[in-house]
Amino acid sequence: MTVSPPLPVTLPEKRGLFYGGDWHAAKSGSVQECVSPATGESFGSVAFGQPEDMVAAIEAAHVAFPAWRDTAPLQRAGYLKKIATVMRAHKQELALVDAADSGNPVAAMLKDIDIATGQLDFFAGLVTEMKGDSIPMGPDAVNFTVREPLGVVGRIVAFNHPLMFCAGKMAAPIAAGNTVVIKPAEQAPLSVLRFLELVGDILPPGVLNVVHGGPEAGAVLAGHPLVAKVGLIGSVPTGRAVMRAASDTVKDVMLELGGKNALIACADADIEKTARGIIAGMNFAWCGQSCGSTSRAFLHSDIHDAVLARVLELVADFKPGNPTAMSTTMGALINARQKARVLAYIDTAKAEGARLVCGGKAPEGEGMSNGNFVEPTIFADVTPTMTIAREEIFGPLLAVLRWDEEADVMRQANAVDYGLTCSIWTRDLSRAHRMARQAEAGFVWVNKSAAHFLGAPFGGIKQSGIGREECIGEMIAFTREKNIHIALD
Ligand SMILES: NC(=O)c1ccc[n+]([C@@H]2O[C@H](COP(=O)([O-])OP(=O)(O)OC[C@H]3O[C@@H](n4cnc5c(N)ncnc54)[C@H](O)[C@@H]3O)[C@@H](O)[C@H]2O)c1
Repeated sequence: MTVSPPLPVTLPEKRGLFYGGDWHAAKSGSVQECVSPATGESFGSVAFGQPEDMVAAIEAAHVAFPAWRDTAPLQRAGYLKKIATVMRAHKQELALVDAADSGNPVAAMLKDIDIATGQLDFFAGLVTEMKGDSIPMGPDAVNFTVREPLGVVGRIVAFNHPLMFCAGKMAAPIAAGNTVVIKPAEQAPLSVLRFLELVGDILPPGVLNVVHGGPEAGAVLAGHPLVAKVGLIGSVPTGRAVMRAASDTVKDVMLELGGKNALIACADADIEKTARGIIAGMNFAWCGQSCGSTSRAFLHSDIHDAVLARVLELVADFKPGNPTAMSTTMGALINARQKARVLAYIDTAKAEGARLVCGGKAPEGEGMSNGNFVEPTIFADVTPTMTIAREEIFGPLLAVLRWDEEADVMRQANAVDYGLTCSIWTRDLSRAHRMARQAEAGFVWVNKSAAHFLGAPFGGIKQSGIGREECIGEMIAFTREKNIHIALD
């Protein structure tokens, strides 16, 4: 394959916190340096919000709320569509900043822009679906419900899709008439800043506010009395912390948390399609850093060797490289800590007796030494009690397990506290339905993996979260129902 050169990146000039329609330095003067996960080069520093900055942003969102709530729904939709249009016009530029700062390949980040703009348009199209009901009361009264926005909504997001999570997750609450404060992930803030340079003045001041910062700033957002609801995309421990902080003011939460997802291939599954599904399900392009990654592949004994052999051929397409080159198929992990964590899991897997069949180390060669690169790694002969079969690694590490009895594999697949996704491969329709029903997961694919479908509810059960996103339910979840009873004379 021809390797293309890295493309030039337009970094944002504005490096502040964005709230109340304006840019601000952190009140304490706090800044954070941004470093390329792939090359180690510095991209300069950005303002790093502290609790007092978060409070100022929440107050700005609170001030802006009444006017935004009273803006006609179709007018609100118009603003969101305009943001999507500007994003599309700057698609490659935005994807390149995202790639440089997050380490994910630019080809994948281009798709992230498509997903985010799709979500903006989708929720813009749903504004008139914020409907109530009427309840029959006989001739002497009219009784009906209306749906109202909640007020200020906080959204705290993870680092793996920095811009997609910022632009996509503001759409539903803003469409519903809420004002929003976003706390992006501290690891990769630059694409969001460039996005705000481009679209920050489209919405009225205070409707969209973004405070870059760490867990302390996030904790303020979760606990503040002026925030009506908080959504988190993050890990299970952070989900627990956000729920605890939200409980002080009895606020609702929406939690999209981690996963240790199972892919189950039955004896009758198509070998080629299953192997491709396993590769797609691992999201190797962004180093497996995806909540939905099917990082446990349960292969039936009858097809185990054939599927694994094909997976090992296909995985060769993923070679770590500079994320800003269009030909790069796999990027770098977000930081050195995450790289060390993945390498430690590889050591643990070896020590516990798993058989390394691919990768297993940081790659060597030109351009590799300063980046957080790890080869796509696959272990076979993994058993359900091994650490890599139980813990979310959030890295390019696939555990392959063997099975014979359907009841056993379902029990093993369900034997984790997570319950986000599950992918089942079979040509038997009855078996597919049976296994899909038994899977303890909020999102189940049959003969498919990895894909999300706008309109189809995505979210977890068990400790993978609360709430459903990417569907009308996400917007409705940012509204509340009010009943009005009118007695007629
Ligand atoms: N279910 C999903 O849709 C989804 C999508 C992407 C990532 N994730 C999950 O996210 C995790 C990886 O991301 P991460 O390592 O950045 O997660 P993380 O939980 O460490 O951080 C996520 C966000 O929460 C903030 N945060 C951390 N502690 C906080 C606290 N006490 N109060 C408020 N905010 C706090 C962080 O600053 C960050 O913005 C994985 O577990 C992954 O599965 C889930």
